[in-house]
Amino acid sequence: MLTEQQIYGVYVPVVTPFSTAGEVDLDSYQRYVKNIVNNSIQGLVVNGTTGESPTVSLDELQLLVGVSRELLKSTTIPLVVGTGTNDTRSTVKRTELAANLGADAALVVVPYYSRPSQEGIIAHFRKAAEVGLPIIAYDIPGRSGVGMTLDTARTILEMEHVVGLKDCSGSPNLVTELARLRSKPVLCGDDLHFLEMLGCGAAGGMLASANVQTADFLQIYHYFAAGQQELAEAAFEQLRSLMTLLFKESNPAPIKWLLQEQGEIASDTLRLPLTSITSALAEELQVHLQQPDAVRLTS
Ligand SMILES: O=C(O)C1=N[C@H](C(=O)O)C[C@H](O)C1
Repeated sequence: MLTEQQIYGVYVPVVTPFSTAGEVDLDSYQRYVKNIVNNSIQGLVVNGTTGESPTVSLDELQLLVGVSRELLKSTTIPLVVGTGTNDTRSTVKRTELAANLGADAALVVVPYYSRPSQEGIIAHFRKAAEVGLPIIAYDIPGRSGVGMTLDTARTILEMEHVVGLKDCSGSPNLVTELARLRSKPVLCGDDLHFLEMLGCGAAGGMLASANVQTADFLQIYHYFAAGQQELAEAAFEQLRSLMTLLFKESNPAPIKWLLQEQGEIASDTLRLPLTSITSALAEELQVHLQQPDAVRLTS
């Protein structure tokens, strides 16, 4: 079970590889996740936004969690499972399933599409927390359509079993205030602001970009934690152009393209309504890849 003290460093939200026919490609998943966990990451996140959670069925989730648990068995890396949907009942059901399958924590997003009130958001998290599995609350207003106010975030973080927050609010305000109030730990989910958010009090990041150059993202965190700000900045700048390309079109399409290009997964297939990247972005990524040392993969 994930504790607050384990929320720091770099958590990697992995993709869900699909075959060209659109089925979960477990061979690719196992091969690629094995490479990711060969790095000393602080957490593995299955079925997050990057894992295309809105299109993953309950049966598929069960499969992915079972395989991931197996892949992590000889490590101490915590397994976090995305269980949040825009329906409280299905979120509770998925969180119970994750708990029964041995997940260490659930990642629960602010319900999207329905645009609930702050009261509704709080009630949603209360129900999810009642399952008893540690919960990382996930604020991403750009995707959910609504976000948490500071008061809401504080109320949710005070709940028993809620162990931390993933902040994709696009602003340093929440993390700065929560750090000042010595609230529970916050992971930055906004890759291009990772270093800035660490400076504002984030304990680490949950970063889709860390699917590639995992070791370099870990290095940035370690430099920062050791007070080596200049080295952290230099290392971060090295990754800026890659991160910019990875978020030029909807995550996880560019990351899937790159993982496929590097032979980590067999296909960059996404489930509709997501589609593969445009040929213009593919060209830009190709140019990027041609630079010496452009993309080192997972280790
Ligand atoms: O899957 C995730 O977790 C992440 N999702 C964010 C998004 O897609 O908007 C980005 C972040 O890097 C991690």
